[in-house]
Amino acid sequence: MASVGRLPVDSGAASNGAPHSMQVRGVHKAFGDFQVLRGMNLDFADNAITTVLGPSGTGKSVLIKHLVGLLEPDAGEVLVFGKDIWRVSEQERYELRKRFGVLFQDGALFGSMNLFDNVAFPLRKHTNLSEAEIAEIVMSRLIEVGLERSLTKSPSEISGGMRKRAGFARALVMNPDIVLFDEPDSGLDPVRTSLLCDLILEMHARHKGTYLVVTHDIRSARKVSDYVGVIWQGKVVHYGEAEEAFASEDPFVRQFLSGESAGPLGMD
Ligand SMILES: Nc1ncnc2c1ncn2[C@@H]1O[C@H](COP(=O)(O)OP(=O)(O)OP(=O)(O)O)[C@@H](O)[C@H]1O
Repeated sequence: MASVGRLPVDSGAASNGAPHSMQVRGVHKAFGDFQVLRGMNLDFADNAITTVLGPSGTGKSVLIKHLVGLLEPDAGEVLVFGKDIWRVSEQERYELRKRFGVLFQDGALFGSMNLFDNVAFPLRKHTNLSEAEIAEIVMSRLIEVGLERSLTKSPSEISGGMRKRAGFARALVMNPDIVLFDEPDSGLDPVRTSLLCDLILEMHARHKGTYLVVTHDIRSARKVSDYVGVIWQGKVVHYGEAEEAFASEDPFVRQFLSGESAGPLGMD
């Protein structure tokens, strides 16, 4: 069993006394007999980029679904700004969800809408802004991700990298406090992955907020992370500053972060 790095759970409040933006406390989740999350604990660093790495099938996407309230834990708590999202009213959970932006693997764009309408969708659904105000916001987000000349294109007419950037523009359109990225680099070549990482850094520097990037890609993690969490068999086995994680002497963390085949991590 891999050893535990710096323990990821603290008093529950940031240094200024405000509740942390996201915390998972003792979260268990099973599908049938298969236990995916097995007592997961993690206090995400506020206003920083945390990367969560872990082998395939270890529960990274399941973690994201818990954070946005798409899955309910069998046990444990998911706290968003100090509120347990399953112990608040439906209305309050809905309000908390609006503080998230999520970039799903393929951008999760609506195939029947052009890029402008895709990015405008959350504003039309959740706000009373006028079409002129919406257009101003949407255009500024599309410019930021370099897609202002493709606004009338449909998702099927653009590349995978452009779809991710459009998904990113949509994730940011409501000015979220928290942005979650589910394997933003999947399906991208190394150059486009690197460009997307630059964009993540640039957007974080501009808009601030708590970012969580779930990935397998160690190079992306090295590039964007302030903090790194490593999960294995449904638990956080290491959490700490990126520099410290990449210098870790722990055999599991070292094997995973260096991508070596020799070490405690096997095929099962
Ligand atoms: N709704 C579901 N019903 C049944 N099993 C599920 C469900 N969602 C996830 N699982 C299972 O939970 C395990 C963890 O899945 P998850 O997608 O979180 O892995 P992951 O760490 O994101 O993997 P990868 O890096 O390969 O995407 C997998 O074995 C998956 O098959």
